[in-house]
Amino acid sequence: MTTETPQQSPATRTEVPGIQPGASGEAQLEVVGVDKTYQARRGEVHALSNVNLSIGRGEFISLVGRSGCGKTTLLRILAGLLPPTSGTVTADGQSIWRGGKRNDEAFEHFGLVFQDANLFPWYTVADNVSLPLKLRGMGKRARRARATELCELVGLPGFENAYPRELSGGMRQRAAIARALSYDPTILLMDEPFGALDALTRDKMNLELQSIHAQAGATVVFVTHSISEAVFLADRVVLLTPRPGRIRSITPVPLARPRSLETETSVEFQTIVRELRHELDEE
Ligand SMILES: Nc1ncnc2c1ncn2[C@@H]1O[C@H](COP(=O)(O)OP(=O)(O)OP(=O)(O)O)[C@@H](O)[C@H]1O
Repeated sequence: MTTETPQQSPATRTEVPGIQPGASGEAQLEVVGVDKTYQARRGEVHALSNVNLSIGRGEFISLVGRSGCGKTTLLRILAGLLPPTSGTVTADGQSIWRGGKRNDEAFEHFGLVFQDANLFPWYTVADNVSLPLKLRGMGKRARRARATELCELVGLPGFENAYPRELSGGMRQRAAIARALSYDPTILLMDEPFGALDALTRDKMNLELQSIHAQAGATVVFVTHSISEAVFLADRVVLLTPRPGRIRSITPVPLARPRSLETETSVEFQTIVRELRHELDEE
């Protein structure tokens, strides 16, 4: 299998495993020939095979695929939480793994959000949101001002002094997103951030994430089990196929922005969702 990335229009859907179109504009994240094998007690698990992906600055990428196809593994490699067995990942031209060791410098501009909001229960929302700023040495007043601004941005105005136990699941995820945005990341990695929310809250969070993405301008890689959520949010949907995890296809989503819930009733939206579901069913 080749690791070359041919020149193709980003509007072209590709179905050749391991070959993806260059992202529109300048590439910010480059994944080249990434392989991951876990050494498990039951033997080796080949989780990812020859993954190649070029993600443009400010682009929104959704990663979808069946359970166990390697979505989280890929995201954790991008996040610097897991070294690849082979291959390279670069962010803004800097290699994020060097000889199996994480290059901390490359991660200064990364924000992470997981399914569990992971807020500290003994801290207020403002303190949780501004914790990364405290760790970076920012003074209390500036932190407080930034936390207030971020609570506004993610739809939590007035909740700065609340504790996590006083928030709903959706509100806790908003606080987690605010925390991830606190130091202006240029790359936001999200692993099923809305997976535990009910359908209505999830719709609302998708609309909000879309507007946060538009305002913050960060590049986003978003893992989800939901094809419609993936299509609603993304500029391109990357479909992974399991055993071992490989890119099966990359689908551009040329729907106008901002998207609303009505977008989901459009023929274009439904056609993309149907085709992706069909591909999943074929596996
Ligand atoms: N720490 C680990 N040790 C051994 N095998 C692992 C480990 N983590 C993941 N795997 C295996 O690697 C493969 C990919 O797992 P991964 O969690 O990346 O998939 P996923 O697509 O995110 O799944 P899901 O949608 O269920 O979250 C699976 O076969 C899984 O069992």
